[in-house]
Amino acid sequence: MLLPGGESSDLAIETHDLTKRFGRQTAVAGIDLAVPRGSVFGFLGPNGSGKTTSIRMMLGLVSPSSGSVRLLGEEMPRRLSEVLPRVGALVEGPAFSPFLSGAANLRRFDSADPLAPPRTRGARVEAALDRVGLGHAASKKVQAYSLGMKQRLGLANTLLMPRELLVLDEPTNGLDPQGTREVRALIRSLADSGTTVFVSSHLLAEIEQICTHVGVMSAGALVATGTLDELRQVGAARVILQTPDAAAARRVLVGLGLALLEATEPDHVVASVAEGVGGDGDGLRPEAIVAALVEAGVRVRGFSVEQPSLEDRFVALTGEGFDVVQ
Ligand SMILES: Nc1ncnc2c1ncn2[C@@H]1O[C@H](COP(=O)(O)OP(=O)(O)OP(=O)(O)O)[C@@H](O)[C@H]1O
Repeated sequence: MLLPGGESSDLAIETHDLTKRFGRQTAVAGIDLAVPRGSVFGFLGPNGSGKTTSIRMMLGLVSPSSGSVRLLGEEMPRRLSEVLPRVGALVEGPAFSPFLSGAANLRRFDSADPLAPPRTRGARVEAALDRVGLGHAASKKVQAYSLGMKQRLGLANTLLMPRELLVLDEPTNGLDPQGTREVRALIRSLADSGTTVFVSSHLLAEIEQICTHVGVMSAGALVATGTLDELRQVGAARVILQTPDAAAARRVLVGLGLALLEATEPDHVVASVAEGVGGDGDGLRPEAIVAALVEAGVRVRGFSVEQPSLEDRFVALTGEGFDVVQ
């Protein structure tokens, strides 16, 4: 479906050249994001790479220095009041009153929503608390909540009403492993019910486990974006060959266009190939490499192809390691 502006409405979030400068610092440098409806989109990047600033611009919490945002097909911030009721957002934790219980806090937020029917408020609050595993702490004052419980209360707040899009900034921050697993399961179940989820994280493992799509931020720029599978396929695979004829093997591999890498064993030859090894596409197939070696009289004792891991890929893109343990 095409909107009047000619934009496709199958994107839940769309940004063009979105930029934010703070004084002389560029926090977000012209990002073009396309978040398909129905996706779980992981917005991955090290701390300080510009994720929160991007999210704040998307939600109209801070104005861009330049560029544009469309949320659920609507131009932001011009259509803010129409769009925001369809979006649940968890950004830097909502301002809960510490002296009220979790349930009372949610009732307050719910009563501020003009679309939320007052008659069903109690049931709505109870269901949202149950969904994030806080049913037992509903009547406890928020000042007695742990950081993880406050984070879950923030999530419950986004779930009070059905939403087409959820925007979650580091939703597992402060959660213990059990809480983290529960939030992941919750995100999956929301996605199964058709909600688009945009979730930021600095944890690769988190994104890998729950997301269908990913955008990688580094120093304010969007350095890669696509489905998880697309990102996995990009990058140089390594061919590892064991042979007593290393010199001849090197000549064959170079002749096939592979780049030689340092090998740790004397009878090993290691080379990288930009794309296509191991795939069924037009790229160089492993059997073609082995055939060329054999034809040249190289005795092949061992042969393997290693695809780069997603972690290798992200480290190459951002120049930083990610915390992959969770
Ligand atoms: N209000 C502000 N004034 C000045 N600089 C800011 C402001 N907000 C963010 N920045 C800077 O912009 C850069 C990007 O910050 P941002 O919070 O968007 O990154 P992030 O990827 O969300 O990281 P984190 O996970 O640590 O919040 C940082 O260098 C930060 O110091």
